[in-house]
Amino acid sequence: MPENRQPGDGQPSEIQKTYSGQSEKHEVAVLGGGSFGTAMAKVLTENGHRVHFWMRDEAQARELSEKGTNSRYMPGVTLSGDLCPTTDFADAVAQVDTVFVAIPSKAFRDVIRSHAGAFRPGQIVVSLTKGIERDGFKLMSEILQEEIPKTRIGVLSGPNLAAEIVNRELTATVIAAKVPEVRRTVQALLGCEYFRVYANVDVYGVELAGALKNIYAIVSGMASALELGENARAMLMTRSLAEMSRFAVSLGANPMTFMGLAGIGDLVVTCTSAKSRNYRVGYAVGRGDRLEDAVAELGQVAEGIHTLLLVKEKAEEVGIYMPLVRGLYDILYGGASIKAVISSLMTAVQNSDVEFILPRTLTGQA
Ligand SMILES: NC(=O)C1=CN([C@@H]2O[C@H](COP(=O)(O)OP(=O)(O)OC[C@H]3O[C@@H](n4cnc5c(N)ncnc54)[C@H](OP(=O)(O)O)[C@@H]3O)[C@@H](O)[C@H]2O)C=CC1
Ligand SMILES: O=C(CO)COP(=O)(O)O
Repeated sequence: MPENRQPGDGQPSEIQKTYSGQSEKHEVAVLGGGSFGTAMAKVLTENGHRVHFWMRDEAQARELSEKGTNSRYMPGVTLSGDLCPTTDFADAVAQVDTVFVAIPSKAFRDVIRSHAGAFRPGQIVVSLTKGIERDGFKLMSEILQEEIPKTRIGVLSGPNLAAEIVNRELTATVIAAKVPEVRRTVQALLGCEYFRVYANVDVYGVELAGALKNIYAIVSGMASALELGENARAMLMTRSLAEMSRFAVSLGANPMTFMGLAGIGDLVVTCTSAKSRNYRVGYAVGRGDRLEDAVAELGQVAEGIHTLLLVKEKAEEVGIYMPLVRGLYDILYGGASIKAVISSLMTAVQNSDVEFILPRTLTGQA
């Protein structure tokens, strides 16, 4: 059987049998009342499902119940359909077969651990979070595996700007899970005329790609602020892809994942769009703002700032060459000037282009 096929693939699930534009109604939960939780709750209610939408803020839950709006994170957007906003975690999770988690990585384990007893064995739990935990360099699916091991775990990642999804702009994403039923269920729950869900079995690669691209979105935002030009943008994005896949493959990811939506797809959208919060932080720093001010002005999570620290440490530990990560780290945390970092990157040893085909250095000593 080819590597990407799993036993049971090709068999329609119970949900999928009824899905052709409109699936049967299901009860699902979305955890986290920020931009992405709101976007996913909107897709799910529009697909006809009852959505138990958990957030910690009473006032926000009340506003969603009364007006269908989340003015703090998604101004101008109204949710309708069968939406049940709540601050009662156990109540939200008890009634559903599938749970989507959109909690920033810094709070992810605490939230899941403190409510671990609310989950049922066999429940499907899908992380939407694109970050890494500091202790042990853990991805969110690994945290789920540790905290609620009896659930069936998946990861959703791809070029998915929440601000576009809420306007029903055409979007595709990737569900990665080892268990075929998890992939099929998520495809059936979320898939609709404006949202396509592709499947992958490389959970680690899909998840790591989503976290890593945030770093390069910051770099790209900085390059835009400095008006480095279109050639520079192409160079940065291509070398970012080389760097992130080199790192991920050394940790066990499948290199082909980086050719897909969760890899190049997400890298392109976040490196080119001012709708990306990571890009916006990079842009602000590039025009001269302090990092702290850029983050404060954003008022939302920009995961790449923390991911950068962890990836720089990990790359040094495992001996992976990551000049863009190193350069951004020096700028954001080491006080280096952007000009000096660019100069050192441009005058470094000239390596081979696609290192999976040729060794990294072509100068004879590789
Ligand atoms: N926005 C996007 O376009 C996309 C985001 N993602 C990923 O989704 C994840 C969530 O991001 P996003 O929704 O955009 O972030 P936002 O900054 O928009 O919102 C963060 C949300 O998390 C909540 N939160 C933070 N800490 C806790 C906690 N300890 N307990 C409960 N809730 C908490 C916040 O609640 P409160 O307001 O009460 O602080 C808020 O509702 C990130 O990893 C991001 O990378 C993935 C794809 C697209
Ligand atoms: O992951 C995203 C789009 O796919 C959102 O990126 P930001 O977190 O930078 O807004």
